[in-house]
Amino acid sequence: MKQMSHLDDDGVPSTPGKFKMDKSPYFHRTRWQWQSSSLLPKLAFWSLVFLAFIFVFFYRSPSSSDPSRRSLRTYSWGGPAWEKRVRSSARVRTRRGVSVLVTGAAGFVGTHVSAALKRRGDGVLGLDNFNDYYDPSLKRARQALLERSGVFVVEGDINDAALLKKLFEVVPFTHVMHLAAQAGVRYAMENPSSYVHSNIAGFVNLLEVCKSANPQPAIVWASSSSVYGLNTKVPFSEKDRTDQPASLYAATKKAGEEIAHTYNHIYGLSLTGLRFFTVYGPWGRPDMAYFFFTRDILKGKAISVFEGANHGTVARDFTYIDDIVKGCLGALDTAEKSTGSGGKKRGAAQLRVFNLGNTSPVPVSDLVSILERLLKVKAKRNIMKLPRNGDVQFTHANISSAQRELGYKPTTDLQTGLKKFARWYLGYYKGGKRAAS
Ligand SMILES: O=C(O)[C@H]1O[C@H](OP(=O)(O)OP(=O)(O)OC[C@H]2O[C@@H](n3ccc(=O)[nH]c3=O)[C@H](O)[C@@H]2O)[C@H](O)[C@@H](O)[C@@H]1O
Repeated sequence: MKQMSHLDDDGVPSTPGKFKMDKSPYFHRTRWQWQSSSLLPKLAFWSLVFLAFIFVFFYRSPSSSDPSRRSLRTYSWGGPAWEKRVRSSARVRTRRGVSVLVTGAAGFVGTHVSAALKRRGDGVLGLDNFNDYYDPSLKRARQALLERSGVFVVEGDINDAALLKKLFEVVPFTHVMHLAAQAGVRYAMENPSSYVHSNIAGFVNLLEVCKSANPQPAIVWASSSSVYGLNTKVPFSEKDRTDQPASLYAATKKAGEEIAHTYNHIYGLSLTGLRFFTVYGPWGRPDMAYFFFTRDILKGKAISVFEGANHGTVARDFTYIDDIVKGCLGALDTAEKSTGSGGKKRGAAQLRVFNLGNTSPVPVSDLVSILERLLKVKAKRNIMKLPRNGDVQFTHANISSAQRELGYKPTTDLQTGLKKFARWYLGYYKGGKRAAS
């Protein structure tokens, strides 16, 4: 298994793509009987006002308050040239290689995993809806990086059953690496339905298509350390209770684990859930603290550093992206085949869940001190009591199960990993040419 660290320093130009929008399905033409021709200008005027209203309402309103807006977007796919690209991207180039559909391929983890798979000769096809939860130009830049290494990222949504079916018709994927999700713990209070839409409805839609595929793929997917919720027993082991989620995000990931059980039980799908612990690194997510702390420290803007009751430490088991990639590849490589075919179970199938963490929690205040040293700028810290926003005070992974079964062994400490992140960040946003939003 090769290490994936080649994305670290790549300063890739942003290539904003074009969203292809079909005509709004909400607009139906109606036939009118004209009483008099003088009505025409009035009607034209009010039609324009109506259309402007529709446009402003559906396309300009912030997505944070209207998750359905995202599903209004339609994507163009299909046709011989498109199918050729799909086939070529998914073509296996080594004797023992696998063909993997990676959902969320333009996301942080998705990009790194896709590049690593491609590098070792596996067939990889990406899928991503390029939504605007965070700056889509960063997703486009990641896409450009993948395209250069031969990975085609299809633009589409995991809720689009017709698209997923088409993909399985064109390529008999052996594996699905399912990383598409609505991420972020705190945002769930702002936009709860986007979590249900992606993490529950989207996951079920994907599983429905996978269970009917022939052959059925083995599925590895991203759960989250947040499922441990209010659990206080540390380090967190897969055997610990996960029935007290502290955020809706955590609840949807936990629901995903239960849904995985169902599809494994009924249809014989091979399913492996990976509980990621606060993954960070180059090409990371701007909604995560280490990323926006970096941006704000460089701008001289104050940052809010949370602490627990009675000045209690808030800490995370921060895990570096290259370690996570190795865990993902280990999970794919050890995944057994699904046992069903054409929607029918033929025998018991593998069902697994693993912690992928770093096993050494670091206080958030230490994270800030490391960033100060790396950026050579003093942070303006606002120490705040941990808000009641879904955040838990502490995470710490027990990884013995992943170690034993996946050969997972993280090797990057926070200082080393943040150094790589800072180098990438400064290169990517150099001279303020790109706005770090
Ligand atoms: O491990 C996980 O399961 C989760 O890790 C992260 O969630 P989180 O650990 O909350 O990561 P951040 O949002 O980057 O927060 C890191 C730490 O900084 C703290 N924080 C965050 C924001 C802020 O303004 N100030 C602050 O002190 C948080 O309380 C937390 O302790 C990801 O955002 C989730 O998608 C992922 O599932």
